[in-house]
Amino acid sequence: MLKLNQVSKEYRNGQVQSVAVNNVSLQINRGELVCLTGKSGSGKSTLLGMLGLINTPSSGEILLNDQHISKLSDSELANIRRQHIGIIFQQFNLHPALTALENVMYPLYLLKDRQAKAKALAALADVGMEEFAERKPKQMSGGQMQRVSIARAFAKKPELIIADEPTANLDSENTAVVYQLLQKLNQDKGVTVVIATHDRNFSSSAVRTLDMHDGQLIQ
Ligand SMILES: Nc1ncnc2c1ncn2[C@@H]1O[C@H](COP(=O)(O)OP(=O)(O)OP(=O)(O)O)[C@@H](O)[C@H]1O
Repeated sequence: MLKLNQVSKEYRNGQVQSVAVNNVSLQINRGELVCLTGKSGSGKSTLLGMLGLINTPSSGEILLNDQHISKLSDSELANIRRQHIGIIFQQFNLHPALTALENVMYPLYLLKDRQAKAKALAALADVGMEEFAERKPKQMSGGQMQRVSIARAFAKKPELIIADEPTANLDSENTAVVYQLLQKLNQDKGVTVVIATHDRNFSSSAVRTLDMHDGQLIQ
């Protein structure tokens, strides 16, 4: 589904140039559950951003379903992200003024989906949060917010979910719940899931672990 050929990403701050991802080649197959591990600063978020078509590489090529993404315009890329990619953030990134239900409906609303409400309610039920539909983020715990953000990422039935340190702000109990939910989405619904995590407990039970060091994958 996703193929990276010799992909690098460099950042330049004034005169200083740093290589965050260095010549990575990688294939992610449909239905895989992939864990990206590595020390802070090793390049996980940058690589994840490129897999989610948020960052563009400085060099190399990325193919999504055999399509070269460098040939697509920004609006075509945005359309692909909107329809096919769900993103889960470390800080949840729920809109504070919207209820849980409205937050989950929002991506469906952008897709002009007429069944946005029914689909959002179903997604909230999938993560055990239907009773919290009318709550705003500040009325929920971190674990509850992350469950809502998983529902938001999943409600549109994306092909790919990427999660950047989704449990970094959670205790061990909620960490386990979040991992179970992501595994369930992968196993029961066939969504391809790529997670950046420091948590080696989860990485060992995942189907495939990729270790990063200094911008490169350690084989
Ligand atoms: N926007 C940016 N501008 C300049 N340098 C950046 C930028 N984003 C990341 N970097 C640098 O790229 C390298 C990789 O960063 P990245 O965030 O991808 O690592 P990470 O493994 O996800 O780290 P963490 O686990 O701490 O989130 C780091 O050296 C970082 O300082």
